[in-house]
Amino acid sequence: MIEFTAVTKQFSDGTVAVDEFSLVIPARQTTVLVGSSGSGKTTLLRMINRMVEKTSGEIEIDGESIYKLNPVKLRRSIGYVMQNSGLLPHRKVVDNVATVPLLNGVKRADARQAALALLDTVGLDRALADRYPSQLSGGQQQRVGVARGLAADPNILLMDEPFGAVDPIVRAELQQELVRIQRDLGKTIVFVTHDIDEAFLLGDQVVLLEKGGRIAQAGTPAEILSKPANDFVATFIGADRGRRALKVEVVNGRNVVVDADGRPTGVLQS
Ligand SMILES: Nc1ncnc2c1ncn2[C@@H]1O[C@H](COP(=O)(O)OP(=O)(O)OP(=O)(O)O)[C@@H](O)[C@H]1O
Repeated sequence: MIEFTAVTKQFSDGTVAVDEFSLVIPARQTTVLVGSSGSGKTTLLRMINRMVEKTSGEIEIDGESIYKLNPVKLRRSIGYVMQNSGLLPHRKVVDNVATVPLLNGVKRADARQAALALLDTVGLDRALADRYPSQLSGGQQQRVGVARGLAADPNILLMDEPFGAVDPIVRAELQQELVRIQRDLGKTIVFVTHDIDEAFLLGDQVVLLEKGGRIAQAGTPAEILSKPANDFVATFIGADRGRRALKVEVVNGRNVVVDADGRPTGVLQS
């Protein structure tokens, strides 16, 4: 479990990116931080592994303040996946995946074997292990990024818009892979996106943020869909649009579900 209590981050130029933010992030679930650009998502994520230092407040992991831990050790114990994979261009795929285990003192041959197994986990052919990142597609690079994030077998995986830069079809594939990986591994995942559909697909807990990391609403997708807390949330999730506002029409004695524009999307099963 990760717990933020009244956390504020003010950058040196005076920008208050996060203002008195409090949240419990349960273990072994996926929590998605979603909000528009500049709402403080990345800042919040990076405070968990101390890539960004707080100005005030407290962050605890399993009841222990992260400020009592060695920052380098903390960072290496938490997986981190970013939008443009962040792979080292001059290192082969397998070496990119093995980077943190090697830093943690794992023997080279063991780290390589573990890295190859992780390529299986993320759905990549082992034949790609000796390629360089530039010889992979964007989607493959992101899979390597996920494998690298998992390499130290962290309890916590931080993911910052990891699928933001790939095309919609590959993105949908990567999302499904993440759902499967999470089902198998049960990590505590904190996932940042500005895409509400992605948030509802992946999140056990979805946290909608306004400027300054202000929580507009936090809950399960069903809770948020069924009861948007305010107009901001309703607009953000598109509560009255498309397939968020379904209606039933009886056709041939069956309940046909139509979207807000009257387009049929399916049939209710009894
Ligand atoms: N190093 C910095 N110095 C000053 N201001 C910063 C710094 N990093 C971020 N900010 C500001 O803090 C606010 C929150 O930024 P942050 O990157 O956390 O938002 P975000 O929700 O992740 O946005 P995006 O979706 O565009 O990545 C923004 O106003 C941003 O300009």
